[in-house]
Amino acid sequence: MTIQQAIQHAITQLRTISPTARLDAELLLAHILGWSRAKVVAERDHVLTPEQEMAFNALIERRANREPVAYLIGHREFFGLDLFVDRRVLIPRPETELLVELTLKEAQRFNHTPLIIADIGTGSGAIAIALAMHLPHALIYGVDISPDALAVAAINVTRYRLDDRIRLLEGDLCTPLPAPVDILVSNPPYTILTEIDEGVYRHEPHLALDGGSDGLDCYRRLIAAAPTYLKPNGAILLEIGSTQAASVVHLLRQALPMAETGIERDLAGHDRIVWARNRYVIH
Ligand SMILES: C[S@@+](CC[C@H](N)C(=O)[O-])C[C@H]1O[C@@H](n2cnc3c(N)ncnc32)[C@H](O)[C@@H]1O
Repeated sequence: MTIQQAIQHAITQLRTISPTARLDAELLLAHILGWSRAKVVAERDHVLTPEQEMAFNALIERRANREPVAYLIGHREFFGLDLFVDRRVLIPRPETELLVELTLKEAQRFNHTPLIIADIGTGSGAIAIALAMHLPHALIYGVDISPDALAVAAINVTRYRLDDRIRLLEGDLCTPLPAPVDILVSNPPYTILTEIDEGVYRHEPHLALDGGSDGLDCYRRLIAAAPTYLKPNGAILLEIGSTQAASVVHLLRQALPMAETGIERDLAGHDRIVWARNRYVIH
């Protein structure tokens, strides 16, 4: 069987479960062959060995069962980084790149060293690592309640040689932080489990997704803790579900009444990030 035939066959099997059936098939075949996706696309007449065909079919079967491509190939691109992922962590989403971008902008306000940032619910370490790569003067705490997730984050932190600037801490939200920080950033669990996509529900960790009956459980506790864990001129940036902006801004205004607050939209035009910037100044 040629690459072209194998891809065509896979598309037929994946069409009903994936809007990106061709891309999925190309990525899975690239993984099997140890090639780039570009090479797979270019060498359509290359003939697969029976072993390669079998391995490819096995992956297509798992993908047809809605297993995410990133788990099947063991990595995912995020903010220009190549991150190791497996079932222990949420797969980093493109929307979360906006949270990184806005946090990098916010970081420009600070000119002391080290700039201290906490990524609450770090998962694969995606946000913490992206920030550390662009902020050489920052010390970043990556907190997660899941030891399994922290084991994945540790692999990625080491892969990018950031062990000296990212400290991974196990515990509930801000409680493991040793002192208040300049910037709190978080993409907490914010979905209502009964409302999510079947593939996500079946394969990604519920601890990373479950925001309680209205999706806001983590925001309530995290924002209530912000006055304690944020420095007087610090900022908090949070990823949200597209319908949650007003509720989360309300929580921020209650907890940080002097703070400036704002809502930012993603490329699809959905509310995606809310932020608050403390305006207290110590004299
Ligand atoms: C939506 S995922 C975000 C993962 C990663 N930051 C990203 O953006 O791809 C939420 C993460 O929060 C962690 N988490 C859930 N409840 C937590 C809690 N109470 N304290 C700390 N981390 C928590 C989960 O284990 C999961 O890794």
